[in-house]
Amino acid sequence: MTAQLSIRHLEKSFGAVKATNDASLELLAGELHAIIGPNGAGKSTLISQIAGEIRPDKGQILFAGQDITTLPAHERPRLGLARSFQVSQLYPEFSVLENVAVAIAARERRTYGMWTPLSGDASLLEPAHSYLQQVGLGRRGDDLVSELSHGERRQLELALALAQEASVLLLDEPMAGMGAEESARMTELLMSLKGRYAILLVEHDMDAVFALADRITVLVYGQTILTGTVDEVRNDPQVRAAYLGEEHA
Ligand SMILES: Nc1ncnc2c1ncn2[C@@H]1O[C@H](COP(=O)(O)OP(=O)(O)OP(=O)(O)O)[C@@H](O)[C@H]1O
Repeated sequence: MTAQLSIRHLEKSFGAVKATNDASLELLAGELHAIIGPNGAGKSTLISQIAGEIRPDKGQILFAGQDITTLPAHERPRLGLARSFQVSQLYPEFSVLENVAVAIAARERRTYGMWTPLSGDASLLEPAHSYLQQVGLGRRGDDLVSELSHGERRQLELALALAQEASVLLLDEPMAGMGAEESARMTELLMSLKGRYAILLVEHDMDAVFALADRITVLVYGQTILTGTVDEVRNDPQVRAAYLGEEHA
């Protein structure tokens, strides 16, 4: 099977710090693949290289067999590679529904000026509503983004990623800053997306990772030391020593 995404021996240094230092993994179609590792292991740097925001010093990134190592970040979503949006990219003064509509318009490269009301365009609003339903925000469409809780904003970010109609989703800590209830809701949500997308998930919440992942890659000091199933990773002595401790063993 051709991997949706192949990461081969990526290296990226910031001065003397080797943030990624021989990072390799394969993301297969439809799998949820988690990346775990201690703070500073290079997880975010790896995701940013895959998204095209950071250029690797060495190594290769292939998307469905095509070398995209040097492809600009803005051209990657069109191939089907979407990174979940950050909160700062939401428009707080727009409604929840309008935020998704804007993302769809951007994907379709439609131009909207201040004078073009999004609110009357059913060709944007109907699919936007459907994405909101998929992330459990179907009833919040008319609310302003500023009225959403932290967890709901993260759900909206996910809707924006879905609106890009990608086959591969890069999710960088979707549970960050969430309480137990919000994390459980996000876990359920990601579970409902499993199989429809290839998902690369960076997440510190080990309960969520163990519940969701088909496979896990462990990154330590920028290097991928192991890829395996949940059980293989949990029982690996090197991983236990490097990262997990005894609490999740
Ligand atoms: N722009 C940068 N300039 C300098 N050093 C950086 C930069 N980005 C990351 N680093 C360093 O690279 C290393 C890897 O950082 P990175 O944020 O990728 O790790 P991480 O695994 O995502 O960490 P965390 O789990 O804490 O989010 C760290 O030592 C970090 O300080």
